[in-house]
Amino acid sequence: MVHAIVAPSILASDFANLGCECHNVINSGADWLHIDIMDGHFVPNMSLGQPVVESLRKVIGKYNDPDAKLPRAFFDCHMMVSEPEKWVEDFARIGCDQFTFHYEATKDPVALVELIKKHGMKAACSVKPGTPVDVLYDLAPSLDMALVMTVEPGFGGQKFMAGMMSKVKDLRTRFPNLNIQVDGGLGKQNVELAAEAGANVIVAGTSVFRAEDPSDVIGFMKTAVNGALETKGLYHE
Ligand SMILES: O=C(CO)[C@H](O)[C@H](O)COP(=O)(O)O
Ligand SMILES: [Fe+2]
Repeated sequence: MVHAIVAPSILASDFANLGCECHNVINSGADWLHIDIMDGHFVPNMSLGQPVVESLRKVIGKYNDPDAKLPRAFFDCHMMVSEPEKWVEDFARIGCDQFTFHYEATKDPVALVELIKKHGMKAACSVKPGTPVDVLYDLAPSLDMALVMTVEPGFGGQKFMAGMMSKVKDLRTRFPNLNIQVDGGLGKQNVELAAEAGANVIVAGTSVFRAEDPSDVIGFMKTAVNGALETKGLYHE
């Protein structure tokens, strides 16, 4: 059983004011922070690395720490990197809660999931638009989340690929209790499509960080997702 989770992608934030920007979206209802890590090799762009995530963790409490005096959030790290195995230990140490690797970036996804879990993080696997979703069937029972990319990874602000919704539908039918994330080009105008297909974790960069009222966008997305889950009999807080 699953519920709506909105994960603003900090790629669309003002990096000069990153801590304040993150506090603002958390106070506006964001559950997770989606942190895009790009190495300039797996994708043709670079974003940020461990020092930034580590600094952010110092001003954002752990999602499961009831004593945290700071705004709290789950750190959802989307690793758009070659050789993701190399970064598991570092990201666990600096306070990443979930490590999402790309299926296309590793030779041994089963061993990688084990390694991520051994380091105390949740494990997720992502597929690029050109990768068929059936590569995830065997892995899914050991995953905490599957990510269906709705843009080519590498840049924020791209157009949502509605054609990816068949992958989401397929996964939701096979794995009713799995967190299924969609990432790229999502906003109020298309979140219902993703929700109807069965996505419950919505990444939203531009549409949240550049909104006049982020709480309105986040609230709209949660209502759309929870409504669709209720219709399917899958909603659970
Ligand atoms: O992984 C990503 C790009 O590779 C980003 O998470 C994604 O693009 C989100 O940004 P936006 O909502 O602006 O499209
Ligand atoms: Fe992402």
